[in-house]
Amino acid sequence: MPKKRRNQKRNGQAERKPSTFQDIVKENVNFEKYYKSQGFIPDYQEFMASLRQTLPTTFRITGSKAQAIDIRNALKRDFFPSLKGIVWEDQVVKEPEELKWYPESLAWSLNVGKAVIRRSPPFKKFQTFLVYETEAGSISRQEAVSMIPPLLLQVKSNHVVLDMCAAPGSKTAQLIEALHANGSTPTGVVVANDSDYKRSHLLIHQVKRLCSPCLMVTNHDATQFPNVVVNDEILKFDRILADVPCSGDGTFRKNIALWNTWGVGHGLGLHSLQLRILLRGLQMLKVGGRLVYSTCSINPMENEAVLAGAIRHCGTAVRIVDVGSELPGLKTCPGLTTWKVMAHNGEWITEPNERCTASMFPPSDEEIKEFNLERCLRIYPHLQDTGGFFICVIEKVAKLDPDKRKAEGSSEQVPKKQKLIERPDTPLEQIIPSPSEMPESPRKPLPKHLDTPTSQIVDEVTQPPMSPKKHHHSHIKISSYVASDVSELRLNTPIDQIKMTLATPPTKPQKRTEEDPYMYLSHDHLVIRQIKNFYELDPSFNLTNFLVRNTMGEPTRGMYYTTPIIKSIIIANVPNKLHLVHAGIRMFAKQDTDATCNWRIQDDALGSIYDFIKGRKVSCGGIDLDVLLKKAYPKLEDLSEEFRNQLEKYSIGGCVLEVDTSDVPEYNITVKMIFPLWKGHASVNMMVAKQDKMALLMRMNGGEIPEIDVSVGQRDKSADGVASSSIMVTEYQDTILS
Ligand SMILES: C[S@@+](CC[C@H](N)C(=O)[O-])C[C@H]1O[C@@H](n2cnc3c(N)ncnc32)[C@H](O)[C@@H]1O
Repeated sequence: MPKKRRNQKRNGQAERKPSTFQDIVKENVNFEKYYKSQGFIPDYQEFMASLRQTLPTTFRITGSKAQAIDIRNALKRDFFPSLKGIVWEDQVVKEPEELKWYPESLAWSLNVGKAVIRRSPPFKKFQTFLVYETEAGSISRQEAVSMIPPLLLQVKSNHVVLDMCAAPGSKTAQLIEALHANGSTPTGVVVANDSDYKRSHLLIHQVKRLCSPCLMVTNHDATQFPNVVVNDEILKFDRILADVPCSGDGTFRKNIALWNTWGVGHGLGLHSLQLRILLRGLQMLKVGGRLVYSTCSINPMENEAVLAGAIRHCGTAVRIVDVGSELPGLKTCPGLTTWKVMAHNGEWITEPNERCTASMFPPSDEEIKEFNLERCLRIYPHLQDTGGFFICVIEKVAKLDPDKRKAEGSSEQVPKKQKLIERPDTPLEQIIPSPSEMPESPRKPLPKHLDTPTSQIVDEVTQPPMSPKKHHHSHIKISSYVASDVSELRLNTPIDQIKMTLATPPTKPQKRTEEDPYMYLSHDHLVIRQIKNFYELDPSFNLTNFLVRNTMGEPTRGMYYTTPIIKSIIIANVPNKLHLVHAGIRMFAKQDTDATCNWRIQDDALGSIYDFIKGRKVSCGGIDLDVLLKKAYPKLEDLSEEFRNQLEKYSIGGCVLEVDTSDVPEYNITVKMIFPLWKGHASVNMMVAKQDKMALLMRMNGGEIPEIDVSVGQRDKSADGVASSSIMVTEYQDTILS
């Protein structure tokens, strides 16, 4: 077969190779033909004009609620007033706007050019603050519309949640935050899955900053997600997010290459995969549970047609929930009850053919009344200056029953063999042909941009490539990713970087790296007894949930901790059924010192064990905190007498530091903070990552970059081996200056 010529016509227009994204002409004849003739987009000209505008940058304040509110207040108090009324090149610059529908004013939109950010001092200061808080994991850049599905899932702390297509994890992060929202360690779990092994590791790095012991990451094709067994029963999920791979045609504003590549075949080709993922999700959903289906596409093939297909299979066991009033202030359009089907050749068709299945066509009049497709939410870019998006919330009201629809006389159309039954191991191939059997299925992996919302393409570009080394997932330090996060938040990711990703050839099926085993330790293990006695752990703390990740099953360098539900899942399903790539948090790390107990608590895990620690607790105020943050290894005499007296009671080793900064009201920190501290013979060291220290210092100083004392740094031998997380003063300054 002759090779396609480069400039061959495709999608109704000459395909050209632009040298930069600026060269891309924001036109696509076939896209216009498709959507204009469909006629369902209100104010069509405004819609098209909006698609050609750059997308504003949006971000969320993350983490525990009390701290998030402190950060929000710092933004409102120390930054936003100075961003009001700034004039740049004779134009008043837009100040940050709150996303009205996002709870507690914790999400914001910023629509400012990079020239303003670089050259206007108040914006530059604001941006530096965002960069440091992002490094510390307290702020997350995320597309506004992508924040909606997790909110509508209404996750509670006891929920068992599955995120079926989770990478790179922005929505998983929200699900974890919701699980932790009430402050105590949740009894529930978030299982975040992605079929792409490399992307599942990307997710781990993104979400690790949240330090949750309630996260598991798995690597499966969601259409064949295995039945997870717990206590001899198949686990059903209270909440499921199916944020499925899609054509991404709601992302034209960010993914500019789509103007050149959009074709009607993309949506048609994904329909079957999306339907199969949704059906598997509904099989695994608990009765009474909620599933949110979402795409960043506005194409009915990938949205209402998928929903209608699923309801046809499940009958009255599932229903679309009316969530119109759940996020007040969010502007949406109702889901479609009818649409036109365009075949691959660009012709409108009214009957299925060998390449377009019956499920792609709109429902019958009778089905329209039953399905309530109008309850789906459509978001178009011009409604509130966002990307395009589609969301549907489904509730499972009864077990899936193959005869239910027939019994209720609601449909004669669904062939019996196509009905989805409750037995969760029913292979979906029996119900829907697998993508490889479907005409126009993605026979080869889709180009990256087709399953990757643009925000994530940028993430991917800016993240250093993952090397699939052993131990990689569990030991990699988030700090090695700092540079990428910084560039992400500089709001001006170079266009050539984005282009690089889009030009990346489709990924080949990836090999999984063999995972280290998950070996739980006996509660009676010598090291556990030592830790228990040293930190005086409360007897109510469950000592059976510690694990190590080596074949010897012995604690050598680190000990991990999972919640009990994760332990039950791992014991019954890993490695035979479930391909687990991450679970739990690293709670203790071994030090090479002469302390009685050489195991120090990790900052990331302190929140999960703090309530149970009864010994080795010390406390200080804002003045001592300032010293601990600015100096590496401050000597005991550098600290207040009161604080020093507490420290002198203890032998060398790990301690827990409680901080209340109310002695320095200008720090404006209302939340009480806890940190791991290492007490040496003559000095102390706060065991916190340097980016976290820097973010905290900036927050305490009203966003100003504080002076750091470069004269100290004399290392105390008894604190040897703990140097990695101390402040490297010169590094700070390099970061600040760069
Ligand atoms: C739209 S993205 C998900 C974005 C993610 N929910 C977030 O908010 O960061 C779709 C994801 O689905 C994954 N994917 C594609 N096919 C899949 C399948 N059959 N099973 C599971 N995941 C799949 C892709 O690797 C991609 O990461």
